[in-house]
Amino acid sequence: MKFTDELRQKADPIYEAIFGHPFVRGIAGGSLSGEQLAHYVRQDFQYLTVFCQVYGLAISKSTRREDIEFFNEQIRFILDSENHPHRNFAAVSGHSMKELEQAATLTPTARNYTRHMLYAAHSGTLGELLCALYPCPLTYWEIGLRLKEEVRPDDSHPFREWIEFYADPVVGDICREFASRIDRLAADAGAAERARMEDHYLTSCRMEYMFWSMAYDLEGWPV
Ligand SMILES: Cc1ncc(CN)c(N)n1
Repeated sequence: MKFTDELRQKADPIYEAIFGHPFVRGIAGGSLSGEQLAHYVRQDFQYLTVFCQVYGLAISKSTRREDIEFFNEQIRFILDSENHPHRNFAAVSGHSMKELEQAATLTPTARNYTRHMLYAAHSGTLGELLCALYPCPLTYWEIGLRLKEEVRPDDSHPFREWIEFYADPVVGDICREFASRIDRLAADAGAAERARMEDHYLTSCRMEYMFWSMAYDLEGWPV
């Protein structure tokens, strides 16, 4: 079995919890409050900024031109395309993107998740770094596919754009590009490095679940 298939299998209970998370159910049912949507976009805008920074670190660890090109394209994808789902949530929330893009204090969970990715990137190999990033596209691709199948959103669905964005085959292609790189790097890695790759991957899956909770519960700092 491929390394990435093993990872997906081990993380299956976390994926199932994500699919049943009240925020994800709220996307399906169109039942999220403006506050929850705005809180998500404020935090996610900053999360994706850090994601671009980590791609920069991935480039600095890459020796193959194809890898440098892929990471470079992914930075452009975040900057040029991934603002569409944010705009969808912002419009439904009644806030402008200008407002939601203002620097805001990272919540405990957003801080924890972004620091986890930065730690994996600074301390680890390219394989470790990619395993910390991979749940980001993969969980959203699977959420997109499931919601598209379940909801079959039409023009009247408030989150049609969000669901169709993440169910698009382009996102599936990105996931396959990640998987082929991770499998190649895992094949060359020793047991200790593979264990760190798995740990980073599972931690990011758990952080994905917690990011949805952060938005749903309007998480902030207690003091
Ligand atoms: C927290 C999080 N995870 C994943 C995605 C999808 N790239 C996102 N926008 N934000």
